[in-house]
Amino acid sequence: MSQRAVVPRQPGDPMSGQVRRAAVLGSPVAHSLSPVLHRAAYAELGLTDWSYDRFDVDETGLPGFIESLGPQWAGLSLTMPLKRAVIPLLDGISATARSVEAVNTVVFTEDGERLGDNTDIPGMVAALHEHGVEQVDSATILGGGATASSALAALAGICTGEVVAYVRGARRAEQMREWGERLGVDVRTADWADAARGLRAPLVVSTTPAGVTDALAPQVPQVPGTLFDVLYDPWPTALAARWSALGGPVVSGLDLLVHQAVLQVERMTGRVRAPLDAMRRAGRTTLGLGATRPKAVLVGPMGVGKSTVGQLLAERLGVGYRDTDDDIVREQGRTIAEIFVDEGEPGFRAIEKRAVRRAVAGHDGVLALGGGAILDADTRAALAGLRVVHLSMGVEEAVRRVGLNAARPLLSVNAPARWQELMEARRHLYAEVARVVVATDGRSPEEVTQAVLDALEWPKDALE
Ligand SMILES: Nc1ncnc2c1ncn2[C@@H]1O[C@H](COP(=O)(O)OP(=O)(O)O)[C@@H](O)[C@H]1O
Ligand SMILES: O=C(O)C1=C[C@@H](OP(=O)(O)O)[C@@H](O)[C@H](O)C1
Ligand SMILES: [Mg+2]
Repeated sequence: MSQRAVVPRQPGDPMSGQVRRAAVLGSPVAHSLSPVLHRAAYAELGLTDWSYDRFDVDETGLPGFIESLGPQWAGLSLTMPLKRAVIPLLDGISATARSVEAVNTVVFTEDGERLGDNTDIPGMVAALHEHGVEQVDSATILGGGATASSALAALAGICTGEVVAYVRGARRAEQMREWGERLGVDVRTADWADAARGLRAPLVVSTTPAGVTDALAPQVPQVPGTLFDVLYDPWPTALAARWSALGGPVVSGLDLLVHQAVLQVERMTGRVRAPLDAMRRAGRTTLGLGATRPKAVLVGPMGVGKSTVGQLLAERLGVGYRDTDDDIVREQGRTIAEIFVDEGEPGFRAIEKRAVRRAVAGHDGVLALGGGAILDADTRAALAGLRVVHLSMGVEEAVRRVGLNAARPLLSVNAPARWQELMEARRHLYAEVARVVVATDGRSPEEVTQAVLDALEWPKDALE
């Protein structure tokens, strides 16, 4: 069998216009969320003649099942126990799938060839990127099964230093070291009994079955790095709940599931971009979870009261409060002023952009941004569709509130003139992202909070 790149089908190919089929195969498969995610994508993309089903098929039934598929079939998603069993039945396999000997995606080409690919690995990488994790200097993997080997493959492109895998038993440890060697990742194995120690890494990937990490929850460090917990039902796990409570970013198994499904839809349908948000919404609804998007986002100039009003608003709504400036200070272990001195404004903006992306993807309460966050075009794009409130004020009010303030380095010299200048440069950007403007001049923080509540329309389900 040849090693092949999986080239997505072209939308204008001779098959289009006919009913196209795809399905997830596995055993058991009843729990699979793939039908929900793929169907949500078809609906959003207007692929009305596409259908996506699930079939309970095990290793013995797989060859016969695949042989029986007609030319209307575009692709298959594979789950346990088929990811390896399918390999001998394929005409070609991608390098990624080959590297972990696991195929989760089969694409049928126009001439009937079956090509195997793996979207679990790039899906993990994409889910981590979405939460601002692009590179770490060390990482922990909890567990040593098949998901752990995928995690290792994903870490090959993200982790510049050592990966420590906490596993039970010598056999698993040996396997993980072998995978490490094969994937070119520096892996050390350690006994599961010491797993709490691994929680201090900047990135912790938990790949164990439900319940296994519960006992570790009380041992999450005070300043946690990022947790990637591959579980999603029930969600959150005890470990993920504790992690979030301490302010650490958490990437969930649903994030992974959605990202790997996005890549599958793109490969199977030939569409350039699958609708991530619609797919995630469908998945969350099926799992009985609300949307993890901020209920409201506050933008506006320095000193207008984003942080003050944000906290009050969160209290009124009974939801959590998050401030990207606080996230940055905690993550960096430096004040905003120190970051400006050390790295200049561009350095701060790069850090800020990641912080906003993480908070928008992972926080479902009220979010306050720093005044300059909207300078970044990607950040503005990430705010699309959210309830963004622009708090405004005039320069006299601004001078009263911030004056000369060491915590705001951009106002350290001639604050009123600087404030005015920044406002001129940014006014149109606040207007671009905001759904409503609330003037704060001469209003107390409580009055501003009430005005925000009045200005926003809250659908019935907004606070569920
Ligand atoms: N409506 C208001 N009226 C008077 N002072 C306010 C009001 N809102 C905030 N402040 C004060 O102004 C300063 C800046 O508020 P802050 O919430 O930090 O603004 P931002 O986060 O927008 O920079 C703080 O000292 C705060 O107590
Ligand atoms: O407007 C800006 O460029 C900045 C605003 C600050 O946040 P606040 O708006 O909360 O003061 C902080 O992020 C940094 O000092 C830069
Ligand atoms: Mg603030």
